[in-house]
Amino acid sequence: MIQIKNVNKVFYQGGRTIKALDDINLSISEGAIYGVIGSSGAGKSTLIRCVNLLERPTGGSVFVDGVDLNTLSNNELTLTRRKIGMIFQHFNLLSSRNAFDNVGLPLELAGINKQAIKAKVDSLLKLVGLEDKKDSYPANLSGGQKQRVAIARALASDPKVLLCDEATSALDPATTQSILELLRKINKEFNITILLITHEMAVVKSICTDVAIIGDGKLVEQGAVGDIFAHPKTELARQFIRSTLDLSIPADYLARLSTSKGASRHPLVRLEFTGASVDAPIISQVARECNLDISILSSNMDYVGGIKFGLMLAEFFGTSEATEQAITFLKKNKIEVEVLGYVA
Ligand SMILES: Nc1ncnc2c1ncn2[C@@H]1O[C@H](COP(=O)(O)OP(=O)(O)OP(=O)(O)O)[C@@H](O)[C@H]1O
Repeated sequence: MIQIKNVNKVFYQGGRTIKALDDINLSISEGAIYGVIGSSGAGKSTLIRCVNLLERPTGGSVFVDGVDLNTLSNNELTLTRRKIGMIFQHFNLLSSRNAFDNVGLPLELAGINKQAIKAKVDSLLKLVGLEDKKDSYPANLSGGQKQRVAIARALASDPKVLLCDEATSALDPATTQSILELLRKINKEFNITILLITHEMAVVKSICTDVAIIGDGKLVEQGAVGDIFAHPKTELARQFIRSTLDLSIPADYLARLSTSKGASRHPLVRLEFTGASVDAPIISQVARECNLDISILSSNMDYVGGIKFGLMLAEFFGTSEATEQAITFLKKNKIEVEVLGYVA
């Protein structure tokens, strides 16, 4: 549905050259919910804006539904853009129009008659669960409700593609989940291909079928979400996966943590499980085989696409030989091991 081919984007600012996108290639299938994740300044917004030519690439091409957008005249581009809806972090609603009139705006601009607009807007407000808010102005709506109005407006022209630019970043976690649910429903019911950009791996985990990771304007990794969680190839991918797992060292342990070994100290170890880790009762096996006691301090395991992954903090009680043996055993079973320090 969307092909991004060798796309480059260079900005020139005050004599400086900024390479925002560096030879990006992506292919997004019809019906996918495709996430692009990256840190601040990675080039996410620039990339998504290239997909409807709000930003013109410096080089390369963007095809949507088989059409090379660069070859279109201004009129043709306006018509094609109707098939590409977009929603934004800050909703971009018109404050002078109520919810009904915000949703109806694209239809008015397309010259649709009033009766047809009413039928369409009523059905869209019902779809997003806001029938009772049609007369409300944006100032009187919550963030989640504003995003629902923006989604209804984006759907007014029956798009084939919906672009979501950090659409949940201004929302609290519960509202984020309800908006993601709505996007999933739209994707299923209308087979709309969704391209979303985010800096939160939790959003990708929750809704996306595929993901691309970008850093410094370059495509670092891409694939099915389950595969990326199972076999992250780069440190950047690992960092994003870790960010979905909240596992910090408790303050009292941190205060007692030392970098030096000692007769009365034992190691505090962080274990990282990925899809490559052997799916066996490894913790009890390593304790038995290496003659070691293990005390689990905290653990955060999760599933994505049937893949188990997660982090665990544990203390190892045993001789230093037993500890070395255990670390070797765990690594052999594809568990990443890091000794964070030693606690008394
Ligand atoms: N209009 C512009 N003029 C000059 N530089 C720009 C322009 N737009 C973006 N940039 C630069 O391009 C790079 C990528 O910016 P972009 O906004 O695409 O990143 P991002 O990943 O969306 O970041 P964020 O999550 O902070 O919005 C940054 O270095 C940014 O400063």
